[in-house]
Order: sequence, then structure tokens, then C-alpha cells
Amino acid sequence: MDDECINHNCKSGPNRKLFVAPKDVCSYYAVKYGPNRKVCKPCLVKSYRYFDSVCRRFRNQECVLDDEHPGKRRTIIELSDSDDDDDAATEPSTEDPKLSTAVKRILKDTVGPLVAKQDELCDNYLIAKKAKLEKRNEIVNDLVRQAEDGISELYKMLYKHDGQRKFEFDEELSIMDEVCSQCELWNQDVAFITSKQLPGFPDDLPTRVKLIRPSLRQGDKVYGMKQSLLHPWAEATVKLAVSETDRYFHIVFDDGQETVLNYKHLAYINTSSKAQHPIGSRVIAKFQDTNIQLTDKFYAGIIAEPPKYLNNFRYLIFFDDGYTQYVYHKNIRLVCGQSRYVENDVHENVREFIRVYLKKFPERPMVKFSKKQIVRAELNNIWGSAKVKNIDASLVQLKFLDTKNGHTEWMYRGSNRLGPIFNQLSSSKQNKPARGLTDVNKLLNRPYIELENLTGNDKTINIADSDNTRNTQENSGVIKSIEIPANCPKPLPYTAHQCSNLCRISVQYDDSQAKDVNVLSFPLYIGFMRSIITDEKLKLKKVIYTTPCGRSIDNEGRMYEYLKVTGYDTYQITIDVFNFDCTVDPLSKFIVPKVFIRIPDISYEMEPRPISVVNSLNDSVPKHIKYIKDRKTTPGINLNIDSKFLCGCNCIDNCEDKEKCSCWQLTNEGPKNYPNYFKDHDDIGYSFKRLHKRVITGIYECNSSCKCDKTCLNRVVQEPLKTSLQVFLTENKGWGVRTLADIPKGSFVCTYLGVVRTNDDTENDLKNDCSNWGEFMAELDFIEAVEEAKDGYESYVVDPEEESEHDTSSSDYEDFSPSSSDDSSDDPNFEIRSKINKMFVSKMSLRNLQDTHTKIDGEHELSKLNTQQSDQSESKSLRRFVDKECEAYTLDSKVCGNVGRYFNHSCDPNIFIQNVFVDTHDLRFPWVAYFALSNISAGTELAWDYNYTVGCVKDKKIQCYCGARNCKGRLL
Ligand SMILES: C[S@@+](CC[C@H](N)C(=O)[O-])C[C@H]1O[C@@H](n2cnc3c(N)ncnc32)[C@H](O)[C@@H]1O
Repeated sequence: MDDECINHNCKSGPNRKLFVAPKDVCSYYAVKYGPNRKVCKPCLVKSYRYFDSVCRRFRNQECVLDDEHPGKRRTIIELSDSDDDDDAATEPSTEDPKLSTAVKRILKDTVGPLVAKQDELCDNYLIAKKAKLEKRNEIVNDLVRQAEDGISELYKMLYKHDGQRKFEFDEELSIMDEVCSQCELWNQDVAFITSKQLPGFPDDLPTRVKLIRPSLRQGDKVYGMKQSLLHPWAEATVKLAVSETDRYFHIVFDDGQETVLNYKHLAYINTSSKAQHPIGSRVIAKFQDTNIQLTDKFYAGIIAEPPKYLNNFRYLIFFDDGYTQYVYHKNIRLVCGQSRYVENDVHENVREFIRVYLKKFPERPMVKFSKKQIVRAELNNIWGSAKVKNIDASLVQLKFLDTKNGHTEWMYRGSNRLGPIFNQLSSSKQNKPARGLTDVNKLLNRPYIELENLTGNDKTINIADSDNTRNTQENSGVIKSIEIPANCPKPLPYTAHQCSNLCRISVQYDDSQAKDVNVLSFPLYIGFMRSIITDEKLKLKKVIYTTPCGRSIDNEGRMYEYLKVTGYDTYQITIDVFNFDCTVDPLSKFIVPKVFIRIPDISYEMEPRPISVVNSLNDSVPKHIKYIKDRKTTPGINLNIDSKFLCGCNCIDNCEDKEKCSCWQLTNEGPKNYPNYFKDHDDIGYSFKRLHKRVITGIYECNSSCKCDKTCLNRVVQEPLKTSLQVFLTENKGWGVRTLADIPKGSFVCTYLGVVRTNDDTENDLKNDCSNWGEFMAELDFIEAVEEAKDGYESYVVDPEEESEHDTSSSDYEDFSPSSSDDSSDDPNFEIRSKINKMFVSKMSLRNLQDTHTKIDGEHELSKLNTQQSDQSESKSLRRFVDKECEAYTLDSKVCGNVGRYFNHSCDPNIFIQNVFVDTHDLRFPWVAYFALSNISAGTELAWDYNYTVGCVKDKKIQCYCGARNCKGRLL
């Protein structure tokens, strides 16, 4: 081969002279470099001409990528700098380091801008190329679809005449043994023939009649779950029923161990039932190990397929431990009770799979195999090749070829451990049509997917269109990917230019029209494009936005600059409607198709976007409350929101420079006194309108007395609601709130609103009626929490020095004079703080929460919005800003409130609360705002950590049903 030209398409003929091919020429012809590689003169010249043209384009700031490169299908030209050069890294450098630094600097100054430019040009080139390919792909898919339709038409015509074949799928006939008046028929199409005449029908298999679960009585023998759902169940005897509802039983295992079990964890000892077990029945069944020996032990599972001729009259069982097997009736025992949705009873590892299976049943996608075929399959989290050894109805026996001992296993043909199923599911999630593929595989005799309908015949499907949806919990719905209308503007192809307001497409963004869509999708409606690309070098996926003028932007900083120079920010297209995390999908929308109750908007249009209420469990509705948009006060509460008493900034740069904005500085100031909590001062507070870490000392937003714009970077919780929320009835926590769209980490969700009341006032009420109080009370204990962070929870001690210092500056805000205090002349925020000190003078008692709980007669608990671990910091006390006698307050949302009152508790929360000062700097009256702790997918319930101390309220216990892995079991 080495006496041939490296260009496979070389036309020079056999007698041409060959030269040694340099590395770059090999790369041009996509050939691996070697010292004996040869190239002929015309091909050598051709490659150098190409390199010349690349250099010229590079100098002229034109894109170096084009279609001329012969290896374009396999290689990408990389513009790498010397730092990236692997060879350079391995060879010892003989260069003078000073010279090399100088050269690097010169290169950076001269070539650097050209490289940056190329970066952008190449990005645009590739994005445009990708769009073109996608378009072509669509055309091909359309053609395939048309061809498929044509072929099926032809088939219909062909068979119409000879009557050999019908294309309508007939319903499967149910085969009944006898006519039974009290039978509940499973199917309307019933053929009364004697199935027992069919070959192989087992004598002990009962008929399909209504299943009855007899009540358990004292002395009954049962099987009980001894350890967990994944362990075998053991024989036991019922001692007595411990609840009137006959759901909990005291049992004694045969080895003498006693326990109380729910009837969902008990199974009847014998198979005397006259009925077959229907699909979805909760059972325990004998499990056969791979050596085909009965273990004689019963494991928990569900019935996935009824016994029928085609499966040799066995039941298909999905076991909780993930195995699937066929089991005869005699080796199955019915569990004594089960939930309405049996997936709630199974082990969490198989819950989602079973939920989807039962929901779609009788339709189920399965891979069609023939013996000896090779298929990709997963074993212990590794995908490898497996060979089909046997097929048994809905099961396939696979031998994993990459394992040492040739691991062999029976697997359900619809398992997502099988490559074809897994691929289909992933492509349907990404909304990519997988159409055509199944048919091609069929033609090539590869494994392909068929949709089996247990009430009819099999038919080939593509499950890609069976939804572009993801399924979530049972009491919920599906996630759809919304489509951006085709007439929305698209980015222009990039040409070199300086961005200005001319780049802005004149789109009038109207919030009222967009109230049903995720804010993150706004940019896509007005000419931005969001793509996810893989950075080949970093092996990372990243998000790139293409702006309407064709520029590619891959981070928040550059996008912020772009919005500023183009003026988009003044049209409410602010930085927080962009997100650069590829796990967040701006187009996801959660939909609940079937509900008993749907209220379109619990806020009665008081919020800018509707907050619907749905109930998929029963027909109850939430108790009526007065929906409010601002917190309310009761008489006697001295909440002063007059802007005259606020300090504002004078910024004209959107409060970008945190050092210069006096509001940012207020936020920054607090943490300086708590070095143990805040190590990195630059990281405090909002970053591009998102909050990644709670600031316990509070955030001070720009306010009505500031000179900055309403869209400035320091205004977040005061902006209108931007999240799409829904109130829904949970299984056992009452009403809760879910998000209908993906929420990126750090985003503001909403505030918590209610009536501001004094704790004394609350206590008085409780004396008259203590039922359910505390459920909707949040304590405004900002000062207490900050102090707690410093002092330790129980240690309320006011430093006498601080007290006396404070005495001189308290009392009446009308006395306010910036120069009247003596200890702060070099404190830049002194003026602001003094103003706060003096403004709020009502009586505030800084008592600790523990006292509050015991005092309120043990019947309720106040939410601790700010509880933190104690810390022995030597920092200055916030107490000096308020009168030590002043009152403590709660936000009561029992009769008046907003959506924030419905958030439930979770031991593994996905939102957190933050105190924010907006309309007052009075430390007693912060706004309470919820922020996302992580990226949250559409359809997920939003829950925060109430942080109650379990057992702190006498005689009051609340079980926690948050369902988190780390759930502490009790809320209170
Ligand atoms: C602020 S309310 C939340 C909304 C409430 N679920 C409703 O139906 O209106 C707090 C109450 O919800 C219930 N709750 C919240 N989280 C819970 C959890 N993880 N487990 C059980 N109950 C919970 C408790 O009754 C608690 O007192």
C-alpha cells in the first residue's frame, strides 16, 4: 500500500512519481500519518492549494470550513493554539522561555482576534449546516411516510379482491368455560367454548370470574413480607386484626417472630380462589433461578399477562426485583390487599416501568426476535452484544457475549434493557421521529419492535409518535414538547457586523399573550434559536443561542451584553429568560389530561399567568381563600412602606457594578459579619437574576426610590410571576403545587403572602380555636434567624454595651440625622443602617422560637422560615438595629394568601426560601420568596424544608409523606 498515492481517488495513473507525504497532507486526505506514506505531485499540489485557500480565508476573516475538504465526512479542521498541541506537550522544549512568552504575546495580539472570529464563523457555519441537514431529513421522512402510505394502499387493493387477508385487526375472543350469571365479563366479545379442550390447559387454572379477596381472620395462615419487597415472603399466622378497617394485622411468623403488617404485605396461603388473577393483580410467586430449579420461595410482583394458549397458560409476572418470568397458577398467591393503582405498592425501582406498562395495556411494544440474532442489551449498567438463544412468548433468552462466563438471562421483550426499546424511548423523548427504522430492520431480519395488542393482532409500530411525551407520576399527566409556530422569525445567516439596536427584530412582546408559555421559550418566539451542541474537545454538551442577527452566544455574560447593546432588555427580554443548561428544556410543558376537577385560575386573574387547580383523585376543591397580591396587615401593625423611608441607589448602568450600587452593597454588607457562613464574598446574592445560594442576612433589592430602570439586575422578587404553577391534590399531603414547565436552578418561583399579625394576636386566636392552626403560619423571624446563626439557638443575650449603644440611636425616626451616631464614621453603609435603625421603633421582643412553641399550648407549630444551625461567630448583632422590646410577627395565610401557602414540606426539597427587602428596610418585615434549589423538571411538585423540630409540639404528630429517600418520617 505504501507505493500508492494516499489519495484514494488519485487519477495520476501507475507510473507517477511519489513523494513522502507530510503529516498535514495525510490529514487532508484523512489518512493516518506514517513515515512511508506517499503522495503523487498533483495530489500534493492539490492539498497545498487547499491549505493556501484556508489561510487566505483565515486572514480575510472568512469561514475556513467548506465542502471542499476530501475528508470532510470524517474530520473537522481544528483551529488549536499551541497549548492544545499534544505533541508539543510531550516533546521537551528547547525554546528560550522569555522568547516563547514574547512570541505567545505577539501571537495573541495578532492572531488572537482572528481565531476568535473564526470560532464564531465556524459555529455559524456548522449550525447552518445542521439546520440544512435537518430540513433534508424532514423531506426524506416525508417521502418515507408517503411511500409507506402508498404501499399500504396497494396492499389493501391487492387483498381486497381475493379475500385472503383482512387488514382490520380483530378483537381477540375471550374464551369462557361456562356461562355464569354472576360472572363479570372481561370482554364483550365472548366465545362460549370449552377452553379446557385446548391442548395444554392446566387442570388447576380457574376461569375468568370476578376475583374476591376474603377478609383475614384470627388463626388464618398467610405469607408475610419479612424483610423487604425484594426478599422472599415467609409463612405466618394471623394473631389479630389491629385496626377496625381490617387493614393491619398482628402476625406471628413460623419462626416465632411477631410483627404488625398492612394487608398489602400479606398474601393468602393457598390457591383455592375460583378466579384467575387479572392483569395488575398484586401477587407473590415462586421464582425460578437460572439453573431452572424452583427456589420454592415466594417473591412479590404483579400479573403482567394473563394465561393463554400462546403462553402455554402461564401468567407473566413482573417481579419487584426487576426479573420477569412465566409462572403457573399453582405457584402464585394473591396478596390480601392492594392500592387502587398497584404501582404504588411495588418497589420504587420498577414503579415507573409498571405504571407505564399498565397505563398502556393492552398495547405494549415488544422486540420481535429470531433465534441467533444479535442485539444490544444492558447488563449491570453496561451495554453489550447479546445473542438470542430462545424465545418463549413474551420473553427472550439472551446470552451476553461480552461476559466471561457467557451470562444467560430470560428477559421481557419489552424491557428497556433491550437496545431497540431503549433507542425508541429515547428518540421519542427527544421528539425525533424514528419512523422507517423498524421496517428497515424487519427487511434486514434484525430485531425490530412490534406493538402487541393483547386484545388483537400484532402490528408493527413506531412508538416515536406514540408520544413525544414523557410520563410522570400517576396522579399527574404527561410532558409534551410545545412547538414554536412556523411563522416565528428565524435567525439570519451570520455576516460580520457590530451589534446594535438594528439587530433587534421589531417584535412587540406582549406578556398577556405569553401567559401560558414558559418564559424560557420567549426568545424562541422572537427570532432566537437555542441549540444543544457537543463540544468535541471537552466532551461536553452545551447550549448555544443564535441571535436574530445570526450571532452565536454560549454564556450568560455575553448574552447580557448582547441584550444591552441591542436594547432587547428594555423590551422585557431580560437575561433570566435565557438558560444555558442543556438539561433544562424551555419547550417542556406538563399536561394533566384526565381530571375530576379543573379550576382555570385560583388567583382569579390577579397573577399575570393563571394558576390552575386540578384534582385527579376525587371531586374535592381547595377551601376558598381570598387571593392576595401583597401582604396585608391587621390593625396595630406598624408596617411603613412609604418610599421616603427607603434608601435607593443612583445607578444608571442597570446596577451592573455591584460596588457602586448602594442596594447591592446593603446585601453584601450583612454576610461580612458572618465569615463562617459566607466564605466567598463575590458570590453573594443574585447573579444574572438567579440566586444560587441563600443569603441568610437578607437581600436588598432596588426599590421605588432608586434611580435605576425597572429591569435592573437587582430586581427579581418584585417582578410579576414568571413561573407556570398548578395546585393539585396529592395522595396524602393535601394540596400541593407543581411546576408545569422546567425551572432552572436559582430561579425565583414566587413569594409567600398572608396577613401580618403579631404573635400575641395569634396566640389569643388559638385560645378560641386551635384546630389546624400553624398549617398556614410562617414566622417572620428574620432577625432571630440571623442572630441564631451567630449565637446558638437558645442563647438570647443582649450585650449590655450594645444595648446602651443602641439606646442612644433608637426611638423616633423623625429625629433621624445621618451624623448623629458616633461609631460609624468610616462605615460606608452607616447612613443607610442608621436610617433603618431609627425608622422602626415598635416593640420587638427577640424571644426564641422554642419558647413560642411551648407557649402556644402545644397545639400548633409556627413555620421557621429561617432556621439555621448555630455558629459561634463574633460578629456584630442585628439586635442593635431594633428595640429589644419589639414584637415578633407571623404571616398568616389561612384565609388570605397566595399560591405560596400550598407548598408542602419535603425532607429533600427542591426550593428554598429567602428573605428579601423590597418595599421596606424594616428588618421585621422582609418579603419571603421561594427560589429553585436545583433544575426542576416540568410536572415536579415544589416543596421546601419546613425544618420543624420533630416532637417540639406536645401532643401533635404529623407523619411526613414527602417520599424522599432521606425522609425523616415525621413532619412534627
Ligand atoms: C402550608 S400547608 C401546605 C398545603 C396543604 N397541603 C394544603 O392542603 O393546603 C402545610 C400542611 O400541609 C401538610 N403537609 C405538608 N407537607 C407534608 C408532608 N411532607 N407530609 C404530610 N403532610 C404534609 C401538613 O398538614 C401541613 O400542616
